[in-house]
Amino acid sequence: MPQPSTHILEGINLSCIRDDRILFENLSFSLTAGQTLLLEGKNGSGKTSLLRILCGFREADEGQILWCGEAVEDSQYHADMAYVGHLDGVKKELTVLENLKVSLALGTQGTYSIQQALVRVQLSGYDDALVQTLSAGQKRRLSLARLLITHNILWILDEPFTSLDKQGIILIETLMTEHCANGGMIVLTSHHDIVLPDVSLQRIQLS
Ligand SMILES: Nc1ncnc2c1ncn2[C@@H]1O[C@H](COP(=O)(O)OP(=O)(O)OP(=O)(O)O)[C@@H](O)[C@H]1O
Repeated sequence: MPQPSTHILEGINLSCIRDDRILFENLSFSLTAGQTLLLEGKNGSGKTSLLRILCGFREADEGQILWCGEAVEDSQYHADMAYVGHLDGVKKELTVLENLKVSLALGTQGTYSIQQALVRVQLSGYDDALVQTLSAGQKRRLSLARLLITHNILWILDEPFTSLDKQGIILIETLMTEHCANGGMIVLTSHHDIVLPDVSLQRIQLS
């Protein structure tokens, strides 16, 4: 019988200062398997800055991030985490298939094969299309396929609904619900009001 996931992400007393402006300070949270953390706040309030700190792209000015009780740098954190930012993390000079093969080579095989993921995100038939020829919404769908083909416990998503049509929004809400039901966890920013009735949702409001 599979053991329940015991993964836990903790932010402890995090602070971020930009150009002498305090974006947030003493910010703490604790996220366990199956949960989603939604960062809310107006433009410029620091949501992306917090995500970038969680990804390790920059350090917090104060505070600590723990993964399963250990400092992230001493843990499996970066192998367990996947980030989809504004730029989708795809190489525009490569084809759809080549991009997914690169992602797979850099990660651990997830539950979906490349072809299964392309069907799921409604990009089947686009294998040989250069990414630069895809629409913005299709690029976003490709970035979702990356999440499906590799095994990652923590998804960090910056405005994942951007450019998606109504079906795309439903798709990502479904994928997020499934990820959490399978013991995954998600931290995201969104200006879109998300509907995840079966997910334990925490919110942090940045001002
Ligand atoms: N590299 C940087 N150097 C200096 N200031 C920065 C840098 N990146 C962001 N900032 C500033 O930090 C503040 C917060 O930016 P951030 O991108 O985290 O906001 P956000 O809440 O994600 O905004 P939005 O909703 O518009 O995406 C802004 O005032 C921004 O100008």
